[in-house]
Amino acid sequence: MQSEQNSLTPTTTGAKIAFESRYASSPNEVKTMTTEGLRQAFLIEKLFVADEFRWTLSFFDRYLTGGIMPVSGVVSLEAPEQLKAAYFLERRELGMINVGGPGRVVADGVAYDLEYKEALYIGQGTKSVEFMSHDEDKPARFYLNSTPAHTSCPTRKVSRQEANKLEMGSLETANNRTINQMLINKVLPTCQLQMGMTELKTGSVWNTMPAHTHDRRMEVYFYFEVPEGQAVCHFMGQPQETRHIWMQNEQAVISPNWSIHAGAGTSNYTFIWGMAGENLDYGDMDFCAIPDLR
Ligand SMILES: O=C[C@H](O)[C@@H](O)CC(=O)C(=O)O
Ligand SMILES: [Zn+2]
Repeated sequence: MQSEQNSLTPTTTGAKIAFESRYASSPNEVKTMTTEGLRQAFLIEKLFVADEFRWTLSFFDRYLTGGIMPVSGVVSLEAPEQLKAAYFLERRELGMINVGGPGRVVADGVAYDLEYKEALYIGQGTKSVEFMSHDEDKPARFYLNSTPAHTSCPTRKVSRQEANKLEMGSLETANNRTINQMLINKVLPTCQLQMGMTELKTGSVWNTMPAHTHDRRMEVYFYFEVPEGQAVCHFMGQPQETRHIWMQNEQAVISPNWSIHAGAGTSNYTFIWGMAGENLDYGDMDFCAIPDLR
């Protein structure tokens, strides 16, 4: 089935929904965790399966991390039964960045075409959201983040040019990178969700160093463009009690509001960050001096 031909009068296929809930963990609990325990609590291993919504609900700020890769026609966003909602966005807002081939999202009848690395924000109250790929041999991969919302903000696409760009770090400290702030209040209004994408330059491997915490928000990192045979070591935990999780390409990791979130790759890579909480001020982080890390 050619998605493009369907896009004007979409016929919805019944997409499967995988849903997992994760409790919020405390710092004292995390100190005692094994490698496997850490991975079960924080790592999200698989986000893209053909025509299947894969959701992980974190009880930190009720953040939903998910993925959808439409390959056989149009797939429609439905509320997992665990949300006890009449429709997915009844009490939520949704952000996404396409990390696959070109695709289309139709929100309450309005179509948005998303190329690689383009973002879309969909406001609370939007009843119908449909996803499709323009070429099922090169399917779109929509990386999805959703948070509770108590008011409706307008749906809007944010292209790469519209992102607010911050040049950070240096090659000398192996952390030269561009932060693309995409779904952020400098660019568009949102309720509490913020999303963006950070691209590391060749030869730079460290993100978010010096590391920081922000009590006011939790965060989720999604690593991609990790070359075959390489990996990213993600650091978490309280600044004086850090732990690490080895991450493969296209995996995500939940960062509690009390935890640092930084990583070093065996090559450069790109990652998407998403946040939720009570303060939309991106710059309110508490920095940890590098020599003080333990
Ligand atoms: O709170 C902000 C987030 O952790 C990220 O935006 C940080 C980041 O992309 C980086 O420094 O590389
Ligand atoms: Zn952060």
